[in-house]
Amino acid sequence: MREAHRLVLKQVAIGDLQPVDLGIRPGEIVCLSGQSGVGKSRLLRAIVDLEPHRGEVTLGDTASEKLPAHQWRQRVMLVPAESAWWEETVGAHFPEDSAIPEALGLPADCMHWPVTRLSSGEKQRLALVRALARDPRALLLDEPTANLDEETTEQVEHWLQKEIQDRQIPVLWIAHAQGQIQRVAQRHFHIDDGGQLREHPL
Ligand SMILES: Nc1ncnc2c1ncn2[C@@H]1O[C@H](COP(=O)(O)OP(=O)(O)OP(=O)(O)O)[C@@H](O)[C@H]1O
Repeated sequence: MREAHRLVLKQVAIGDLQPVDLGIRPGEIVCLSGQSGVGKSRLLRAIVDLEPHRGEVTLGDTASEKLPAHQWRQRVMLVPAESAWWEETVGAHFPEDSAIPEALGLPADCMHWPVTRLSSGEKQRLALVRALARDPRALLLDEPTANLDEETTEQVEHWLQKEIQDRQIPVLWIAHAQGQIQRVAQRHFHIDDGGQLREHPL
């Protein structure tokens, strides 16, 4: 198996957030919560160098500034709350002739569907499946089940947990629902109104 690495944030600061120190182990899911607008999404964007920030992010021995941005984002992959689609059809997001990923939960002919046909929940699943198909070494998930019903949410959680375990990738997962945090997280951090990250017991 490929060597797995810790994702480490050292004094990462952006906007009104107090500098964040956090290490996430291979295969570990750390959930992040906090009021709307407190800076959760910006922190994820800073980790993948989409926004200027202070501090340092490393994956194993590799610091983000040592790699060209596109290579860093290939290794440390952000799945934003709303994804951009650079291909017209569902199938065009995957290598040619690849099987329909089961986790999509869509019928056999979905590979020919235009992405615009998908519901918001289906698009969200496609974004997750597409990200995993690109073999990330760490994952940043911004409310990955926000558009899904309860039953589908739990299916997607199970699938993600298994993939994360099998691949031994560190994951930072923005979640609001306490139930989801209890189900998926090994640790939970909350950003308080003062922009301070604090660990909450599970
Ligand atoms: N490039 C930017 N420059 C300055 N402020 C920004 C920038 N991008 C976002 N903001 C502001 O930073 C704050 C935090 O935004 P962010 O999207 O990180 O919130 P969030 O905690 O993820 O909220 P939500 O739970 O609603 O998604 C918001 O007030 C937002 O308007």
